[in-house]
Amino acid sequence: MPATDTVRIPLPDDRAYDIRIGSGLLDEPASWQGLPKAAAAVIVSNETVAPLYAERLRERLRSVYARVDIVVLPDGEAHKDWASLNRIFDHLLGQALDRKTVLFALGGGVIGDMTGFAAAVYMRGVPFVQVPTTLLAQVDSSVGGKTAINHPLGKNMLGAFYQPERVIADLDTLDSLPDRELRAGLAEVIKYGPIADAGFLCWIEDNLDALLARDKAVLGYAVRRSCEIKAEVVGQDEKEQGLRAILNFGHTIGHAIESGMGYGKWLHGEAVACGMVLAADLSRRSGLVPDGFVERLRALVERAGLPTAPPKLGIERYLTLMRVDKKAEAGAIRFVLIEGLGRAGLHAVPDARIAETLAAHGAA
Ligand SMILES: NC(=O)c1ccc[n+]([C@@H]2O[C@H](COP(=O)([O-])OP(=O)(O)OC[C@H]3O[C@@H](n4cnc5c(N)ncnc54)[C@H](O)[C@@H]3O)[C@@H](O)[C@H]2O)c1
Ligand SMILES: O=C(O)C(=O)C[C@@H](O)[C@H](O)[C@H](O)COP(=O)(O)O
Ligand SMILES: [Zn+2]
Repeated sequence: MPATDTVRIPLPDDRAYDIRIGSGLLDEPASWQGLPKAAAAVIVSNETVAPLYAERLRERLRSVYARVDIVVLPDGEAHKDWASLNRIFDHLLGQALDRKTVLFALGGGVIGDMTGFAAAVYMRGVPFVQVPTTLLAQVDSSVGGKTAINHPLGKNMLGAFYQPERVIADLDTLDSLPDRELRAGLAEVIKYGPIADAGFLCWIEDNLDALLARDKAVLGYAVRRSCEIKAEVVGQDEKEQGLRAILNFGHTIGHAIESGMGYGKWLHGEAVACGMVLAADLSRRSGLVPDGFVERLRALVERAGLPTAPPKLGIERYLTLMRVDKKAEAGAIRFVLIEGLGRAGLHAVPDARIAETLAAHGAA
């Protein structure tokens, strides 16, 4: 049996679950044992990932479920919407699948977020399992129970907190991931350093070349450590009443870039990477970190092949887009700022300071 790491998400009310991380997990029978019993399972995937992995997963699930269907959605962030969500419901209802049906999200964060949302609301809740196949989904989106679709005016605006039964992160699925997507995933890996673990930031700096070269052992450690940090945060604050907001570092501007440019133009990880550089600069302008930190993060993001300069949407447009950010309160835009290496918190930032940072980085 291949070596498998397990990270547990500690949650009350019997909702704790495991993230299993390793090579060969798709074909490992133990990955699929001990899940909720049901007459049917439905694999939700997209037109890129389904041809690569859906039949293999179906074969494995057939030893557990009498019936295993596959629903194939269009690929891309632009399809993280009601129309795609409805295709899942159309299948479930069209086939009269009951409230015990288990959904399997096979794909990246888009498929994971939509399948999770479908599971949260179909017949008021059916179980689901995350089978993340991008680096970004393995280190972040498959874990923690945030599910959503986008609205043209704002990212992830319609959704629910709903936890999966299990996460199976097969590192071998990353073999087929395009380089641009691998780099986008590294943005969320990098995020965990400044917000929670200065030692991990040093480790990423030291191992970035190996990560980019897809060294399996190094990727495996990055996935495990990222999931450990996320587990620790989500275990303390599942529904983002406070601490969990730190996982949103880089996302205030990042989400504005995604919706402002049109979903899919910038990848989520690319937008977050650029958003982290600007949020680091805001931290410096707020007197929380020295100049050196901003340059250190910028250099790492650049080495990862990720963007450090925002698109020129105009300052007013950025401010308008950020006013609907989920962290905004009473009209005040709030940012996750770095308060020292490995420490972050939520801060209301005056519009004028945000405008200064955006202008300094060429966003006007
Ligand atoms: N719920 C959360 O906590 C959370 C966290 C981070 C991001 N997200 C969301 O996740 C989404 C981004 O996820 P993503 O970066 O995985 O994007 P994605 O789901 O669009 O996947 C990226 C691309 O890679 C393809 N792909 C996936 N796996 C592949 C594989 N193994 N081989 C070849 N191609 C493959 C996909 O078809 C897609 O074209 C965004 O919508 C973001 O908002 C959610
Ligand atoms: O899990 C979280 O909490 C995060 O914020 C993780 C983010 O990487 C992720 O992009 C999340 O979907 C953003 O959440 P949102 O509440 O800002 O939509
Ligand atoms: Zn994110």
